[in-house]
Amino acid sequence: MIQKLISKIEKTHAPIVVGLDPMLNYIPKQIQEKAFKEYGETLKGAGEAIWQYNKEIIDHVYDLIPAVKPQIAMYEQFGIEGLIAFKKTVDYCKEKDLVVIGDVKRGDIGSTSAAYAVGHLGKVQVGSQKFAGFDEDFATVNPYLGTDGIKPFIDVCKEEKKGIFVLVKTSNPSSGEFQDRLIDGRPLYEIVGEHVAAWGEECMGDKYSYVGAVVGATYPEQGKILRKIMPKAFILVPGYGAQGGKGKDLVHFFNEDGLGAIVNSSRGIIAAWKQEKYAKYGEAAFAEASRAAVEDMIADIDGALKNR
Ligand SMILES: O=C(O)c1cc(=O)[nH]c(=O)n1[C@@H]1O[C@H](COP(=O)(O)O)[C@@H](O)[C@H]1O
Repeated sequence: MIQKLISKIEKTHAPIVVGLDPMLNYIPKQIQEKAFKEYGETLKGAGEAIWQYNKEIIDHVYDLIPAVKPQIAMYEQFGIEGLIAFKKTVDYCKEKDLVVIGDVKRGDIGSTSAAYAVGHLGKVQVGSQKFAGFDEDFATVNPYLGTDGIKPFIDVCKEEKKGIFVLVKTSNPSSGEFQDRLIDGRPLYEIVGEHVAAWGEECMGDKYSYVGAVVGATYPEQGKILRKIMPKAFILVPGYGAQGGKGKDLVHFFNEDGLGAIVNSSRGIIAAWKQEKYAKYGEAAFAEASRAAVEDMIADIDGALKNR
């Protein structure tokens, strides 16, 4: 799957991911009203509204981008109905030939991680049959339980030729509270980065590993260091747009080959219609606003990479 991600980035010239993190207050009234008319103001109505909203955005951007990243919490808050919308979204994106990064941030003791890995990336055995549960292409994984929490994901990735992105240095303001703590004089995120590089050696594609990392756009200096520590890991870079990250902050996340990083924006794309910059599109043309925001993001990152 890392090969597919790379070839799609090369084809689109767009090292970006659209984050599908729907909230009801981003969803235009016309979609909500239609869903509520059919299913009432219920969890099912909310799930339907999310699905219709996602579908329209995907239809307007899929040809510009290599990948999407649905964030499962945004769906889980609506219970089973939300998870149905999550699964419909995953399947629809795959139909559109997009790489799907399930942002599930899992990780537990080995036996429990194995179940998460099977549920999101692998196949579960039922009697004589095997079934894929959510069936994303990549999943985000929390490494803070150590190697035995990661290994089951790697095993499934090898079997299924899928991949993971391991949280190394997150984009949020408090990320330094633990991740920057010095251990033998070195920040914890560097140590985690070294482990990502070592885990990645076990499952290499041609040039890049199936084991990638997450490093926030909001920490460009740390990104530069981590790029060197994990030369063969693809870095998923969230924090662009709504969290303040800009194209010029991102250049050091990329390798000289122009690959090695993929930048996510969620609210900045899917809720573009709410920003002043894209207000001219209005609520009804929300998906056109998303397309314009994707084009602007591609141009911003492309410009920054050309000028580095
Ligand atoms: O793993 C992630 O994707 C992630 C890691 C991180 O350090 N920071 C971060 O913002 N994310 C996710 O990236 C998305 C960012 O959303 P926006 O700030 O709206 O672009 C959300 O889905 C976050 O959960």
